[in-house]
Amino acid sequence: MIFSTSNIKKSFTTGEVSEEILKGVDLSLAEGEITALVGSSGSGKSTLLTIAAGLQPASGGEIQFDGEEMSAMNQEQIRKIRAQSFGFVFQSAHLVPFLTAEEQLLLMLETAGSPLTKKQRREEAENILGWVGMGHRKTAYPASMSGGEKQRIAIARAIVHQPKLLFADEPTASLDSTKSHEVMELLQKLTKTLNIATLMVTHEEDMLAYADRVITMKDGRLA
Ligand SMILES: Nc1ncnc2c1ncn2[C@@H]1O[C@H](COP(=O)(O)OP(=O)(O)OP(=O)(O)O)[C@@H](O)[C@H]1O
Repeated sequence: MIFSTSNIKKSFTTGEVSEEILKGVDLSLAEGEITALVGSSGSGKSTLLTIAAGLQPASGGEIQFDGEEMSAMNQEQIRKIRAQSFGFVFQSAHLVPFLTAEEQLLLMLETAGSPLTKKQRREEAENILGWVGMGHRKTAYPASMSGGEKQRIAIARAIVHQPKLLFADEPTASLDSTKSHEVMELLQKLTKTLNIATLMVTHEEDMLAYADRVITMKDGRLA
């Protein structure tokens, strides 16, 4: 397993009341697999995803990534891993409005500290845009794209630096059924071809057909 958590706990304190949201979660993710995380609203899915992605600390437990103890790292080490080895897709694409499709990808390569030359980066961006079926729209701005196209660019941007883990939080929630299936087919293809470990939170039952594993969260625990 490229990624695993052991006994992850998370409590939030509001005023004098402390509530335990995650009550000891063991989650493992395998390369080339989509793991879907489902469960009722408030069960702790987003909290688990953001802790796994190093976006907020756990209150207890351990996180292992690629043979390293992530839970023992400082903020700067975690930031570096996140930039270089993790990719993110959200419900809405969050594209930068004043950048073209190609520039969105180039910015990500820069942020990830890509070792590629400028020319290689452009080639890589073009290559990935082709993969997601957006090669013909490389000079397009987000304002001229449909919702499905924007999400394709967001996915291209999430994987252009060849991450090992991909976190997808409700990636199809803003799309109609046809577009949702297209986006899931794309995520499945990329997960397999690039051997990425993908963790996806979803509320949509239809999308579970694309998952290799479905894990249900209930009251802060994995069922
Ligand atoms: N920063 C925070 N401070 C206090 N409580 C929080 C915080 N973040 C999350 N919670 C609480 O933790 C619980 C779980 O939230 P979380 O967003 O993880 O659930 P979820 O399963 O993703 O829900 P949904 O499906 O509605 O997105 C909720 O009761 C929420 O109010």
